[in-house]
Amino acid sequence: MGLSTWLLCGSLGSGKTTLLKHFLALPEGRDTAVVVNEVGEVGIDAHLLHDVARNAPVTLIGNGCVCCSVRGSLGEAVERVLRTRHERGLPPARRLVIELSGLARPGEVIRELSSWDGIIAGFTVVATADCALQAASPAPYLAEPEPAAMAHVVAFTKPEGRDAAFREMMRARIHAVNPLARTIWEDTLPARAARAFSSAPAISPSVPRLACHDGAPAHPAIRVMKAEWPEGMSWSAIQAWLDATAAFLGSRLLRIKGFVAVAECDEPILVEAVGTVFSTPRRMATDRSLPLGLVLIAADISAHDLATADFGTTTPRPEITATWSG
Ligand SMILES: Nc1nc2c(ncn2[C@@H]2O[C@H](COP(=O)(O)OP(=O)(O)OP(=O)(O)O)[C@@H](O)[C@H]2O)c(=O)[nH]1
Repeated sequence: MGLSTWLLCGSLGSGKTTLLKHFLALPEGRDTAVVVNEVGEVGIDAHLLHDVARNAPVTLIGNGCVCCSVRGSLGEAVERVLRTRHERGLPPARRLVIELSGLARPGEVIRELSSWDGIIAGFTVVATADCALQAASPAPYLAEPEPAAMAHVVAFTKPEGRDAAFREMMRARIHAVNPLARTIWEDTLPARAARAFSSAPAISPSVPRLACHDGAPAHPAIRVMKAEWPEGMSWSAIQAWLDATAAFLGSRLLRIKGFVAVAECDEPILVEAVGTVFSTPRRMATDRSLPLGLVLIAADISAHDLATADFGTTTPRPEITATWSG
């Protein structure tokens, strides 16, 4: 069985290391291999984690962000941490957590490790969302939104002293940049950590709350859109559009998830991407009642500009609509 892998991201100082430290201290945190990517070479976070990881190794990739200046070293670091566990006589790791520097892009990490298919069972992106940072921000939308916009799971950190109204405001702000994310609000760090790294969310036909406006204004930079094709479109046409869109948007593409009905088979196909890195498309059980259409989250482009962008190809396009007003 492969290693379930969590990519832990979040803005600088948002509480990533603290969350992971509390997870490693839990019984269920045992059997976790940890790789930390820090921008500096000092390795402060790695040292903090060593303290709680008991005899388990924590590997540091320093001196840069894992997806640019230290490209190539991630695979080595994962190998090293697994090997060291073995050499120390520890049981094989059941999960891997990679704490990313504030600069790293989870999609690039998934790309880097994609050749490890068979060793790594699947990725879950967990983002920390700092309540203190939000409380201090005068803007009515999520500050530093990109980690949350790419995440499967968002854990609220530093929630002390915040009331239920603040919690709902935070949830609404997260959903305004990522209606796909599962949010975790727990008052204590152990409970928050346990939920953040609990079993990966199964790929489920959950219906994202599209076109619903639950209290937060649209984010000025992050757009949540829906792409829908007419019945009978071929998978190759849809795939060509996805490839062209990923190439066109580059790092502005944050997340895609949804179901498409295709001419070639009866079952809807699940399409999912973090950044520009797509998971293998999956046929869902024969259930035509799944909500069709892709949720596409991107930075710095409107639905209209994406719908009319010149990709330089004749690929058929879906209808693209903004799902949040503003
Ligand atoms: N009150 C409170 N403080 C927290 C919480 N989580 C983290 N902190 C504090 O926030 C500061 C930053 O936490 P870290 O865990 O180092 O944050 P980080 O995201 O790993 O930081 P970088 O790696 O520098 O980006 C530390 O002083 C923590 O003690 C929390 O839930 N509540």
